[in-house]
Amino acid sequence: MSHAPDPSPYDALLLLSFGGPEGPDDVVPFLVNVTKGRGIPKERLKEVGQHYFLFGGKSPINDQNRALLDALRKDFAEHGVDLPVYWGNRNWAPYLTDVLREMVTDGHRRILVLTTSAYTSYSGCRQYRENLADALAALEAEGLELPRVDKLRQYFNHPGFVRPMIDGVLKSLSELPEDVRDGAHLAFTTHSIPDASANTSGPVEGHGDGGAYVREHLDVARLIADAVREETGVDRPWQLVYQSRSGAPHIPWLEPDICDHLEEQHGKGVPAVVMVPIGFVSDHMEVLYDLDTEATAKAAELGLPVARSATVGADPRFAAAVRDLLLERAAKERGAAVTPCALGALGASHDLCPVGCCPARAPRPAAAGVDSPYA
Ligand SMILES: CC1=C(CCC(=O)O)c2cc3nc(cc4[nH]c(cc5[nH]c(cc1n2)c(C)c5CCC(=O)O)c(CCC(=O)O)c4C)C(CCC(=O)O)=C3C
Ligand SMILES: [Fe+2]
Repeated sequence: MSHAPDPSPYDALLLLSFGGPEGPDDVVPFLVNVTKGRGIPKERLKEVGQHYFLFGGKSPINDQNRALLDALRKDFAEHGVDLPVYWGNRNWAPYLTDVLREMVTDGHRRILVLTTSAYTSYSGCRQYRENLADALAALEAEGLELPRVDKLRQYFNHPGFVRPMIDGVLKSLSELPEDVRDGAHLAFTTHSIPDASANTSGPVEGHGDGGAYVREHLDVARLIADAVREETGVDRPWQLVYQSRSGAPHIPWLEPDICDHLEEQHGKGVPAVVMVPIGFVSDHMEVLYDLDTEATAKAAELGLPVARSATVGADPRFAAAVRDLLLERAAKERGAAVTPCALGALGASHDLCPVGCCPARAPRPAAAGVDSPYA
């Protein structure tokens, strides 16, 4: 008798990510792709281009996705999950439309999508769904028979996402000078987004006050802070702060910025800070530049000891979490009873985004939601 886990009805998994430049010639066209119609000031684009050039014009994100792809394939093989895994990006090669075309011509009809974005927001969820709808429309125009595309739920509170970050904070604390270790504060960081996007993130009934985006981050931050307190026996103050703000200065975005926060903490006599980038799945450019370069330089200038803890990246526990999430969804699609796995106070996120969830400024078709034009 076989007990192989059953991924049916799905016949393939697509790892869908942001994408990033692979060399100096890619930087400007990549930024053009990312900011198409997004109203980002020219000055900000020049500045962000410099962040990439500082690292040879190469973002680490593509290699991190290749490592995650390997980790997923290894985990699936070891656990008897027979499901091919593909990889595509929204903003750089391998482009989503090309990979989806390849999946269709390979014969895949029921595709499940994992995004490298754990939380609920327009940028972190609906924008991926809009790009999926665009890719499906392009394939339809080519006369291809469209597959059915579903998206895995947001996984911010899955233990396979949270636990590696708890270990990361413990490791960072151990790297701080011993005399400041117990007094260190924890600064949980995530991408700043416009207040208006935060307030309308998630299902309509939870809009206002930072919406699902802020609530989810606060829940993860609290889970990690509680676990670190239990593990170390030291109750460290913590706060959720933001990084990587773009957009026009007169439009309000979530605050405080990590650099302002470090200055304020230093002013209050806090002896050290651990920066915990809970908003990101891997150590991509936002982490390498905004935290490891800019915020770390700010701390050095202040004379404030800081450490930056690891993101999940290709941690085998994260790969196992993806397996758990996909088997959970597959079972639901087959009509089987499943208990979704989630830590914290919020419960598992929805499988299908309801109408009005993380609305776009200008409404556009989005795949894998209740009101999607494609099943
Ligand atoms: C919530 C969020 C995530 C986390 C969820 C997820 O991971 O998806 C994320 C990830 C990422 N953001 C990335 C890069 C960029 N994001 C930009 C611009 C923006 N991001 C926003 C939000 C988010 N971004 C927003 C509201 C804007 C303003 C423009 C707009 O409203 O759309 C810009 C334009 C220049 C600038 O203004 O910074 C760039 C270059 C990379 C690649 C890094 C690499 O190359 O290693 C990654 C993983
Ligand atoms: Fe971004």
